[in-house]
Amino acid sequence: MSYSIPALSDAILPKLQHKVDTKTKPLGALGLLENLAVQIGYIQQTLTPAINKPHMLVFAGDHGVANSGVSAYPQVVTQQMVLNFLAGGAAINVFCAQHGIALKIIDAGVNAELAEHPLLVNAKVAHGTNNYLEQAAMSVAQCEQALASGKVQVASVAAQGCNTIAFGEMGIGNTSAAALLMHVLTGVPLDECVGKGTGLDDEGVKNKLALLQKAANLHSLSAQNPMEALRCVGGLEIAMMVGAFLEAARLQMVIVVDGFIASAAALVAVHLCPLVLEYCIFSHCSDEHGHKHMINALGVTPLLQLGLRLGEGSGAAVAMPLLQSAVLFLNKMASFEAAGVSQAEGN
Ligand SMILES: Cc1cc2ncn([C@H]3O[C@H](COP(=O)(O)O)[C@@H](O)[C@H]3O)c2cc1C
Ligand SMILES: O=C(O)c1cccnc1
Repeated sequence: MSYSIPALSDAILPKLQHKVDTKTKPLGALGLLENLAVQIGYIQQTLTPAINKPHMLVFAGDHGVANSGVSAYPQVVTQQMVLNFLAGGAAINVFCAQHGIALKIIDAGVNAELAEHPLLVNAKVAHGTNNYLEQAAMSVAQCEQALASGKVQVASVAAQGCNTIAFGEMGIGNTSAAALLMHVLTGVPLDECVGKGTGLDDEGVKNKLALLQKAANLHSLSAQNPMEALRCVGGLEIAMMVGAFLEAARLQMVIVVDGFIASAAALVAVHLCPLVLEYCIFSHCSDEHGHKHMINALGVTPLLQLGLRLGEGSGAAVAMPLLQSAVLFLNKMASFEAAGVSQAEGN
């Protein structure tokens, strides 16, 4: 399948690196901010990149498996937290407000009827997924609908002039879906993919692993068929995020990837179209056990390591000012030549 994602031209890379290297600082002294500036310039194919109207889309969906013993919290917390997002009381509200990030909450499949609200987009595909311990989480039609809807959400904010986007999620049980997708797509053993999520104890993690092993055995999953893996053990909010990643890359947007669950959605998108990875900036390494292995499998370097294990897009939101710093130093810092500062001997 073709996703019409533009292959970026490498021709600009040496020019961007030269611009970074001739700023008034020791070579490489701005560390990962330098890589970030180059990546943003590369995505936008310009020596003067900009972060315009950054948006955070939080996708919410319920999981049929949620009350089977895979999470420390009950399924109803998904809808309760969505109401908290709409009331402005969650971590993601606070960080988006702090950093001037426009926030939208997308109901991909919450198990409740939600009243209209200015922050809420009703894109409900179903009242949650089926329990993948018994059957596929989604029908083919549901999975396709979720993907298509994720694309629409991104296209609508891009049309408003947004060129930088982050995705968050809410869905009790979704570290389980993410762990299964990671296991299937990367081949990392399941016990390295499974973690405590919202806070299971050691016994709880063991039980979660045993349940997820059953799910992995029940379905015919392979890295060669990422869409089928997504349909069988994914979630509606994860499928919508996959569509969102594909569309954001197609529209040549800068994509900020949050923690374990958002990375699992990115992983599916990358398996569908490897070019997606070029557009992704990984905000942080989550404390969820599997995330460091997922980051390794993707071969990427996250910006932060703060011990976060929340989701919602919170890590991506706190990383957004780093993107601003990267483009600002590239655009505004003086070069050695302009400032009349002597370069290192031999340069
Ligand atoms: C109050 C609360 C707020 C949250 N915000 C995000 N998550 C996070 O926890 C869930 C995944 O963990 P698990 O797979 O263990 O259920 C997701 O909803 C995720 O976004 C939350 C979880 C809770 C309890
Ligand atoms: O890293 C995440 O996205 C995460 C970790 C634990 C629970 N919820 C989300």
